[in-house]
Amino acid sequence: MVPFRKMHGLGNDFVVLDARRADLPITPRRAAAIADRRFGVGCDQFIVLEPGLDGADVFMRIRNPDGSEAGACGNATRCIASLVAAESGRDRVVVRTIAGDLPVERLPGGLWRADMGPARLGWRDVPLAREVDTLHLPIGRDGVADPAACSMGNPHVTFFVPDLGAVPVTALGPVFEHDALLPERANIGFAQVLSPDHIRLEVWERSAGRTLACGSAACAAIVNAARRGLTGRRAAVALPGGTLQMEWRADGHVLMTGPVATAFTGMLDLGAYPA
Ligand SMILES: N[C@@H](CCC[C@H](N)C(=O)O)C(=O)O
Repeated sequence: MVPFRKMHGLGNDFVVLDARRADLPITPRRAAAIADRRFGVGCDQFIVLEPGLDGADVFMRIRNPDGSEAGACGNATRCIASLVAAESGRDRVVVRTIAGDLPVERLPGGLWRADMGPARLGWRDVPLAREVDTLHLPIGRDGVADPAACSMGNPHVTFFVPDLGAVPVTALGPVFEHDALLPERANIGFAQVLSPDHIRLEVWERSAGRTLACGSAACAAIVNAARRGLTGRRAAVALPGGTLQMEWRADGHVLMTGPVATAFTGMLDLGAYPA
């Protein structure tokens, strides 16, 4: 039996296990089984904390509900930073992921600001299957077309639409996620720009499907909207689960501010799940 914590950022939810002091027998298959909403605990991402070395306070390993590993998770970054900060009594911590080190700081009002690192804009960075202008991908269906792409340590494609309510997110999301131009698949954002500092966003996450919020997709939305000249470099991004404040800084780094929450804690019988 191991203790676990169920956390969420704006309803984007995580099972968090702590393997910092003792290794845990977590395989992709076991992570997927625990992430299952009917046969397991259920979550959008399965997070394992590992020791942070050489300047990082913690290493955060991110798995999707199919067991695949992801390079970034904005909402989990804030959640895990808040845990580590509470342990150490510090207001600033560094969360390491396979994609890089993410400094996070506590702000007043229960908010946390994560430096999600630089947006990467090259076609190989996303990655795309062939050389294409990442500002205009030749992907589209049913009038939803011409998205922009970037990497936030994980692949993102953002469609700009005039009326988000008219977009069949659940039907189009998986089609675009598996487009042949996206060899590692991608997280698919549908963004409606309400004003130069306000975006509405719905996300079909790679592997997890439609979620209530996706922090790295909000990063991609502000970056791609600003690149298109649709917004400035700061905007509120309103997701179904709540709002994130976003800034694409002049040095290319993306700052994301939002809340964290623990829903419950419990004990998990790892042996009840396939290895
Ligand atoms: N929910 C996350 C993103 C999770 C990873 C994603 N599904 C992927 O495969 O890249 C966020 O808040 O950023």
